[in-house]
Amino acid sequence: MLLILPELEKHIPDMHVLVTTPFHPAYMSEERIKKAKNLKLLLTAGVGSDHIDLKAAAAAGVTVAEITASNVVSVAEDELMRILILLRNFLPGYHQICNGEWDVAAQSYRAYDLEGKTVGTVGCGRIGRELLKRLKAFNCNLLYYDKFSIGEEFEKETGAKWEENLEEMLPKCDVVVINVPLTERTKGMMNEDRLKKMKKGAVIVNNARGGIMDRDAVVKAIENGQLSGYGGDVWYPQPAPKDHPWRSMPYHAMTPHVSGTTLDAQVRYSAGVKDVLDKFFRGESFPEEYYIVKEGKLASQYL
Ligand SMILES: NC(=O)C1=CN([C@@H]2O[C@H](COP(=O)(O)OP(=O)(O)OC[C@H]3O[C@@H](n4cnc5c(N)ncnc54)[C@H](O)[C@@H]3O)[C@@H](O)[C@H]2O)C=CC1
Repeated sequence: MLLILPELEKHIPDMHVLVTTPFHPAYMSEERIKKAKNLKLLLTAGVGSDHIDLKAAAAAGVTVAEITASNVVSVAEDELMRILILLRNFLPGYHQICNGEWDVAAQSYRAYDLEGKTVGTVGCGRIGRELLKRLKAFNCNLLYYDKFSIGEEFEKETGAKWEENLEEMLPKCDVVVINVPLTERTKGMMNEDRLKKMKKGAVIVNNARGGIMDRDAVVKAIENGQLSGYGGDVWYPQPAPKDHPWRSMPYHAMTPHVSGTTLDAQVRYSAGVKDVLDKFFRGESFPEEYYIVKEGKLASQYL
């Protein structure tokens, strides 16, 4: 992907439409947007447009859209998987088998059931709600922190309770899942102070964006036992350098940025990209929820 960059620089001034995947932070920077005098549309093939300077796009009159909801089920399923991998301490057992070993105690001394645990999602939009629906079957206590309520009906359906104050939710949770976009407000949101407020030995799953976490505070919390696990697929920066400390810290369940890229999701977002491009070239508007910047205004989740 990085090889594309020099070519992109060359073509920026002529470009009318640019389709990107959610990529390296600051990919479509203010500087690039200013150079793109003909640019009309920045389209994200997936969900999450933090790699674009949205204010600069709004100021330049560029429309930003994404294929909203195309991979939210894929991400929610992955989050559920990572919660179980961390709580059950699955990976050490897997490595034992690969290494020809057999030691039940070495895995089970840190293994817990999910049932009865308190799980809180930080952000409860499309992915957060898909996760809550799935967690209901596990008989957990469900909490969510968001700017907006999910509504009485959905609260009743899932049993989830709204926490309007993040500081008050964190100490209650055995598992915290990050499901907010990366914005000016959420950047570095999970800092050392907030990690210290969490229940000792809790786990975090973050498939949202790496920049929401304080990288080194996570490593410290894992090393001193404040967190007993950290899992996810998003990093800062991306691709993660070889010496990124999350690669080598203990008790992690990290992968490259894959959770929203199942073959099913790829079918959905590539069809969405085709549909949006067809509409754009016919001069038609897109489904309202696809707009991240429209006529100079940012979508509510990015405010
Ligand atoms: N790892 C992957 O492959 C993928 C990651 N993602 C990430 O997940 C994020 C969430 O996706 P969706 O659930 O579809 O988005 P969404 O827009 O449906 O939900 C985001 C929620 O976060 C809330 N929120 C935003 N800022 C907040 C703040 N400061 N405090 C409290 N709540 C806040 C919004 O009110 C909204 O309910 C995306 O922005 C993207 O970064 C999305 C898809 C794939």
